[in-house]
Amino acid sequence: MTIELRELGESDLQAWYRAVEWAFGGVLESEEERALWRELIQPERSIAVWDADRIVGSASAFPLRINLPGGRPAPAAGVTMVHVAATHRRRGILRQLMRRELDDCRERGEPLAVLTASEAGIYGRFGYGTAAHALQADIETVHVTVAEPPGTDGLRLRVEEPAAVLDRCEELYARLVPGRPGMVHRDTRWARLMVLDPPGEREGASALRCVLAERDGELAGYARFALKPSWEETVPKGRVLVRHLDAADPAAYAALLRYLCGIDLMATVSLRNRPVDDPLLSLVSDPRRCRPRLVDRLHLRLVDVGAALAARAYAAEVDVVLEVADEFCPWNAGRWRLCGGPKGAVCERTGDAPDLRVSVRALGAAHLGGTSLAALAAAGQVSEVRKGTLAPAATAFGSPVAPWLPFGF
Ligand SMILES: CC(=O)SCCNC(=O)CCNC(=O)[C@H](O)C(C)(C)COP(=O)(O)OP(=O)(O)OC[C@H]1O[C@@H](n2cnc3c(N)ncnc32)[C@H](O)[C@@H]1OP(=O)(O)O
Repeated sequence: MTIELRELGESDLQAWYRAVEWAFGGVLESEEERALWRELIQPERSIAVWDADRIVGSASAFPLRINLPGGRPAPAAGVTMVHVAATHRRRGILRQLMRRELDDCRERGEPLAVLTASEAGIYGRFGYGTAAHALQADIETVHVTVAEPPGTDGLRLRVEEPAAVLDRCEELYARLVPGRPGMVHRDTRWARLMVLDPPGEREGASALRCVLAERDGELAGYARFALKPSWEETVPKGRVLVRHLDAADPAAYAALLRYLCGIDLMATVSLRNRPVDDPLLSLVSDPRRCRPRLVDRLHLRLVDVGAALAARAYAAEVDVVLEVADEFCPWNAGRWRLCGGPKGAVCERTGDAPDLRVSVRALGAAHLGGTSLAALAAAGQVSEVRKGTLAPAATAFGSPVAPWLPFGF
């Protein structure tokens, strides 16, 4: 078998769509959806794997800007559309694609690469760590009540077509981005994809709706959701499927959640992607009846350790020498001195003795402040060489607000 990796050409796009659809088992239904993906995909950042005249694999990257601890945005490659045809699997093609992509990110000066994974076990070997988890919950609304924080009185709720109020919702989203690590700046094309709502993907649920929470005409929050009615004999057991929810203040969040939990004929409110510090579990009367659970969400790789560690701020002053292990991107391996604090940081090569030994994967997991270096040490992925250096470093790497990726790419 002779395979060749080449940049995607304009004339290859249709064949590439078909190959990706086949690999993921889905279909891009509408012309509008295809057109949006066409606008977003950058052929020069897409690699196709060819076996003679057939595409048998691919990987692409979007140029994203991700929010880091301290409210700082950084460029990041959003790795996507990774696939290898079933006829060509387990022969090292994914490894070749990852090699090309990470070399390309480095050449472009992107300090970070991020992705959401179809399967959690794939990307650790390439140096990605789980930087943000997502909270999932199914609220049994018959048993659970939602507390009402001060300020809910002045809010007005109304339901609209998601597309009709998209711009207002996006303005609110943009205001929230600097407040939480992991949130990605998005343009209207991403937002339009989020409300396309193709009928073939509804799985028996209603069309998407959007409820707005307004105060004096100003948007304070919104939730997009669908209803999936069902009955158990004569008892209504419907489900509210919450797709997106953003709120600018506690009262707006609580008002939206109360609304969703109070919809007639619905017995469960299902949330599939919330931050792990979502107010949900503090607002409900019975968290156990919300069935909370965690899943991996955002996987992050430091492409350039020095630039990446210098790009974020730290919760406390830190001066630490890290000895980094990185087999897949050996340019990162070795000792780095990180000096930083809440205002910013410098990270440079050093010959000084190390304080901590870390894998690049562990650094990826800790980079947005969502996974503690101390927890990673407990899993054997960080080791303290100089006694007393782990706890202060873990404090500095932490974030008061949990990282979260609100939408997929
Ligand atoms: C960011 C995204 O786009 S996520 C989407 C990923 N794509 C998919 O899930 C689509 C369906 N699956 C596929 O296309 C393929 O099976 C892929 C891309 C996951 C793997 O491609 P392959 O060419 O078979 O992988 P390759 O042979 O290079 O394997 C590299 C390593 O990954 C491991 N690996 C491959 N697939 C998986 C998997 N699904 N889970 C865990 N490990 C895996 C291999 O065992 C190998 O490990 P090693 O380095 O220890 O030997």
